[in-house]
Amino acid sequence: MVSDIKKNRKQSESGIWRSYFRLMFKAKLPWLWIVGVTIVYLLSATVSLIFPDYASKVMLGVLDKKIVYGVVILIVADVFISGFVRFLNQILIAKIDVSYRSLIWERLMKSPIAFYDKLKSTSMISRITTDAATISTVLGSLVPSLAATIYGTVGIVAVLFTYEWRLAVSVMVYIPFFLLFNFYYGKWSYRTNKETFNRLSTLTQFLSELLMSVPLIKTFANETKEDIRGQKNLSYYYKANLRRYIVMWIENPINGILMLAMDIFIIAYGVYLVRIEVITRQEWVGFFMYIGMLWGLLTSYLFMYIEVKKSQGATDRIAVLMEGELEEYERDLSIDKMNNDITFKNVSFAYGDNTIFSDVNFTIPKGKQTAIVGPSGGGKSTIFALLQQFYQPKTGEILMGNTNISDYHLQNWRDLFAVVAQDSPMISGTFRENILYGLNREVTDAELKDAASKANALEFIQEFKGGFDSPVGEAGTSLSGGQRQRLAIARAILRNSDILLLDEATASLDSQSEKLIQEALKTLMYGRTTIVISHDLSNVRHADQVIVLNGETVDGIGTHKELLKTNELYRMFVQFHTNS
Ligand SMILES: Nc1ncnc2c1ncn2[C@@H]1O[C@H](COP(=O)(O)OP(=O)(O)OP(=O)(O)O)[C@@H](O)[C@H]1O
Repeated sequence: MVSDIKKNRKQSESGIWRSYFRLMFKAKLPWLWIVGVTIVYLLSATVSLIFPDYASKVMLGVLDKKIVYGVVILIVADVFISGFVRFLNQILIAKIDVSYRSLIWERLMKSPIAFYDKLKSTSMISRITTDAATISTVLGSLVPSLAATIYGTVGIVAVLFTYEWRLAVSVMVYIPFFLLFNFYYGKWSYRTNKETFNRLSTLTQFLSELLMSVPLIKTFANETKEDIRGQKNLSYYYKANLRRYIVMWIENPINGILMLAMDIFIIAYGVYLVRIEVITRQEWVGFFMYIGMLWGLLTSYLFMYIEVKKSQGATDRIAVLMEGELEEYERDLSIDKMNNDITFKNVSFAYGDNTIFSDVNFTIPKGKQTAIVGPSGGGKSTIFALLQQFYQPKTGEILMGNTNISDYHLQNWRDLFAVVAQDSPMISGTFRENILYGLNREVTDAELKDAASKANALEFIQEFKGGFDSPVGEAGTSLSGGQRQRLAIARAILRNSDILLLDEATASLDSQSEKLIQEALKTLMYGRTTIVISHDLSNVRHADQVIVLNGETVDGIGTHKELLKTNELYRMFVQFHTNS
């Protein structure tokens, strides 16, 4: 068990480098900038490398002009170059950041709906915001500063050997211990950081769910229970944070003691070498200054290691996003009209392990009205999803005429449909923007007004001061369900698509509005292929054909009259809805 946990941890920790390399080549990174910033970093490291040699001479009273000017020039150059390098680095990070965000954005837009079924929207938001920022900061600073740190370390070690090889060797012997401690410390620190991050993300998720469920909590007077749940999550986060601070604190004294021990040894040995005149005082001061720089560089390896480890969660999450399959839009056949009947031929479908249909066969005739009825959860909306190719059948085919619908250009195909659903989605714009959403043509004010009027939406839109240009609130939240539905109908009228999908389209309306909208829908449905999901008998009775779904199969197909005679399930449906 313990060995399994260790194995998994090892695998996940080694995965980080793979994820990093993959991510580096997935986004269009500004390589020229990376090279440019690295060169300036190396220049800055070179100035730092030369400085102790000059400074040690000045400190020991060597005041000849060349040396003094040299020190002044190096100090000025260091100030300017290190300031410049920070500035360039920020620009580089911003460039990397934007290229990752746009890559993630593109992936999110082109990922199939099945991808979203597995993800929570809060975690997707954090992918674009915090995860992208974490990766770009680490990548943007890591590549140039790692190059400069390696260059600086090699340079210092070389200089130390030119001063006094015995001193240099004693330092080299010490370095592995220092690195080993810091390597294990880095891993430890990573784990505590990860725990804190996980606790924080649980807390954030809990909070966002809580905010969305306030009416539910209030209705069931569940405030106390939710408060206790929140306090518990807060306390987990607090404890994880406390552990993280303790681990962070431990690093300082231990590394401090390690460095102090080394400094004491070097001072004692150095003083001894000066005494027996193996090295000069100036060499000794220079040597000591270089050692100080070396510790600084070794600490920055630790810092970089911790930063990379800290970003592992973000890297893994983005890597998963990059690996998912995208929807394939460009396909061989283009289409702008429904040119034949649509047939479900031996179609089976499952959401993961949850089988919804097995071996289903039916035809949706062109230009006719089809109603789908069946028990709740029987798969009616799933048929709409399959028709629009949000999902692909597990087996079997969906054909238009003899052509598999998956051969058609995906955007062309989806343009054939207009959907009005019970919970019609809105965007956070104006009425105008919502009605025109997804339309690729110019629409005149008169046309817009006419569509709104046919959808029985004009009256309530005009009650707003700004008319069509009034905002609908965040995602239409300030509208009633019925108002949202009427906007969706206006949208469908303007879209004028060949196939109309109505998913409980009149379910949120009062009887007065429903009557008016039924009229509007009738005009909209006329001569158009329409598929209706409805519990309302009046929407089903007049359909050219009714498909009765029952669990995993089609229980019956026919007209209302035929099914009343032949199908028990349909008779029950009619009976239930006549009595209710
Ligand atoms: N995205 C999804 N991921 C996993 N399971 C899903 C998903 N969408 C629907 N399901 C499941 O598939 C089954 C069929 O759902 P569907 O919405 O197609 O039924 P329905 O007949 O339209 O139901 P209702 O009449 O209640 O709207 C249900 O058990 C549902 O829980």
